[in-house]
Formats: sequence, structure tokens, C-alpha cells
Amino acid sequence: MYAGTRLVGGSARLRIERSGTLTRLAKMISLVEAAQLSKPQIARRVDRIAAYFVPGILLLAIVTFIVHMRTATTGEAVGIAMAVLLTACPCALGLATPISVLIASGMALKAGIVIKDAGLLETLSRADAFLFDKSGTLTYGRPAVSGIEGDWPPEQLLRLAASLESMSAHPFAQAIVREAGVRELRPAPVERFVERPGMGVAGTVEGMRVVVGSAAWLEAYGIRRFDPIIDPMIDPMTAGKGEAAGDSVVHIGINGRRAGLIRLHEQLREDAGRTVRALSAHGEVWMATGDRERAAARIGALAGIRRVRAGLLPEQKLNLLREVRAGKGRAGKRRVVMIGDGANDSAALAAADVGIAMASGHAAALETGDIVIVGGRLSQVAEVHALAGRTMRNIRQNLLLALVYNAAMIPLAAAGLLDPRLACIGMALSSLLVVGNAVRLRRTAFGRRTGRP
Ligand SMILES: Nc1ncnc2c1ncn2[C@@H]1O[C@H](COP(=O)(O)OP(=O)(O)OP(=O)(O)O)[C@@H](O)[C@H]1O
Ligand SMILES: [Cu+]
Repeated sequence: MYAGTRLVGGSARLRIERSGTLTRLAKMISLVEAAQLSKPQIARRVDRIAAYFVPGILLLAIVTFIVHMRTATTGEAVGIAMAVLLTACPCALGLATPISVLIASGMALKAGIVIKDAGLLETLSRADAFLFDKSGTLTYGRPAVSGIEGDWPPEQLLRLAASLESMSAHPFAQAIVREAGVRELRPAPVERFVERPGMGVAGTVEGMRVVVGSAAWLEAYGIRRFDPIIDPMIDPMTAGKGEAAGDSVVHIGINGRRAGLIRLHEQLREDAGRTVRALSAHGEVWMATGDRERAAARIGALAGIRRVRAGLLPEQKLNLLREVRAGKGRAGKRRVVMIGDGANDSAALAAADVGIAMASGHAAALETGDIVIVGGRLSQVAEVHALAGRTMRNIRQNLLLALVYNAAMIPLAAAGLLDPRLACIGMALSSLLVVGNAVRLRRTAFGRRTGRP
């Protein structure tokens, strides 16, 4: 088990074998260092150009030498050829991309954004679809129990559910266990515990077969959806008025019968609306969730997302991702950014063109995303998107600066109008210019620092 591992099903006993620099977290740090060396596609194109550039320049230097041999001494001709080589030295060109990437990812890291693959900055800057997970991403991921209903006494329902949920790491499970703790209910021992991600938990508690989870999960145990004749008390689709109508619901089945439900209220992140608005200027914004329709609609409306898909199992989130990608994008296919918490959307995070994981509390998400937000704010997603755009612009400026310098100086040098010593200084200056332009990123890295707590 790795440091920061999140247990999704069951419980575990663990022995610590390694610590310090041998942990997964330490490996993350080295991943970031490796990322700073990874190249965006634009750099690969530059490398390809350089492959022609270098032999071309060597040839040019030789030709220059031969031409000047006719009119000047050998020493002078060598000097001129040297000047050509010196001005043509593509060090500024070579520096243009890595220096910007280094500064941008360094700035991001300081702000709590880990960019694991800097090559994706270019993809991110061109993204035209954004797919958000709901729980833990758009919401704080710390739901609270807002109601308990059913044929059984509420405390009894809560105690049985909490007994099972104490073995689960799902946010709903934690909320239920917390609520039971507040009410000073003691969880009972559980036998034959099972958990299915995106569905729920089940097990034997005090001789009773207890099933806790989504309506589909109870149905898998042969417990029907609402039947008005058998149990008119609980209709999850109509129950709950006003605020409660948009709450999430966890159903409880006992011994093959529906026994009741627990309502959970999730709170939208304070910066969710702002983030969605900022990103929708660049492409479609979607929301995917395993939660029921109503709860999804409520969060979607609050966040300002119209494209909402509810009731998705983890693998269905992956299908939605593919569907969004197949939509009409600028280059045929869309470039999709998936933003999730890594709990039940790891597959989609990994499959997205760029996966951004919110590591709110759980270091597990570190493993999943291409970019990991450890700063805890959702608006950092919009910030890193903007940073990607600014970095790419900065790289393009650098390349232009370097090319203009070379294009202007090489003819001068070839004509014998440039002293080799001046060419030397010019080369250093052009590199400095590029570095200076890249350093500007530091100041503009996160634009106006709005929304900082
Ligand atoms: N441990 C659990 N206890 C109770 N219900 C669960 C549990 N795990 C899953 N469920 C049920 O399955 C549904 C889907 O769960 P899933 O974890 O896929 O998504 P979610 O937490 O609702 O939200 P999101 O998909 O936005 O992260 C939940 O709404 C809940 O009804
Ligand atoms: Cu150089």
C-alpha cells in the first residue's frame, strides 16, 4: 500500500515498510521534476527544425569562408565564418520552450498545482470541453445527513447503516458514520461485508441482512423500487419538498425489504460558479455523477452547468467522456479536460486528454491526474487553464524573438559586417532576452489574484 492510498472497499491492516524518500509522495516529487523536462509538442517541432538548421548553418559557414577567401586573408575569412557560426548558434531557440515551461510549472507548484506532464500544457491551452465530476469536485465532498425516513426508528436505521458504512471510505459513508457519532450511536460488528463502487455496501449486522446504497444497488439484492401499495411511506422520487428535493439519497434495505432512507445534503464549492463561467468561455462544460437525477440537477443548476448526466457508474463516466470527445470540436475531435477527485472517476481521469484531479484531503488523487490540485480550490482549475494559455503564448514569443535574432544577424555576419566578438555578445544577449521574457510569466502567472482566501 502506498502513502496516500485510499481504501475504497473493506478494511485493511497495514505494516509500514518504508518511509521518507521511499514513499509514493516522494516519488510524486520526482515526477514533477521529470515533468519539468518533458516537452510540449511545439518543442518537438522546434527540435525537428533544428535538425535541418544545424547542418544548414555549417554549410553556410563553409560557403562564407570560401567566398571571403577570394577577397580577404585566411585569418579574416576564418573570423567571418566564426561570426556566422556564433550568431547562428540556436541556444536562444533551444532555451525558448524549456525556460517557459520550467517557470510556469514552478509557479504552479508554489500555488498548489502539481503539473505532472508539462507536455500537456499545450493540450490544456487548446481544450474545448470540460467534464466535471460532482461529489468532491464541484462540491466540497463532505456531505451532511439532512434527514432519515422510513418504517424503522431513525436512530435504528442510522445505527445499522453506520455499522456498514464504517468500513467504507465513500463520502456518504463518512457522513453517515459522523452523524451516528454525533448521536452517540455505537456501530455494531459487521459480517460478510461487501462494497461495490458507485452502488453501495451490504453485510450482516446483528443477524440482519442490511443493504445500503443506491436504488439500483438495492434492486440488485431483489429489493424493489418504490411500491406504493407495499410501502407508501417512502417514495424517493417524490419525497422531500423544497430544499430536500435536491438532496442525495441513500436507501436502506433490511432482510430483503426496503426499510428507509437517509438524505444527504452536499454543499457547492464557493468558487464553483466562477470556475464554470471562466471555462465555458473556452468550450462546453459538462457534469457527470453517480448520484441520482435530482441531486445532480440541483448542483448543476447552482454551478451553472446545463449539460448534466446523472446515475452513472464509473465505467459509464468513461463512456460519457468518449461521447463528449466525439462531438464536433475545432479539430474534428474535442480535447476534453476531465476534472475529478480520483475516487470513482479514475478511469475517466486517465482517459481524458488532460486529467485534473482535486486532491482535497486524499493524496490518492495524486496518482490519477496529469495535473493535481493540492491547493484545494476549484478555481485553480481555471487558473491552470489560463496559465497554460499564457505559457504557450510566452513560448511562441520566445521562439519568435530567437528566430528574428538569428534571421537578422546571420546575413550580417555572412556579409562580414559583424565582429566575431560582437556575435558572441549578441548570442548571450539573445538568450538573456528569451529568459527575460519567460521570467515575465512569474508576474502574470496567476493573473489578478482574485478569489484568494
Ligand atoms: N458506500 C456507500 N454508501 C452508500 N451509498 C453508496 C456508497 N457508495 C455508493 N453509493 C451510492 O451510489 C451512488 C453513486 O456513487 P458514486 O460514488 O459513483 O457517486 P457519487 O458519490 O454520488 O457522486 P460523483 O459521481 O459525483 O462522485 C451514490 O449516489 C449512492 O447512492
Ligand atoms: Cu549560443
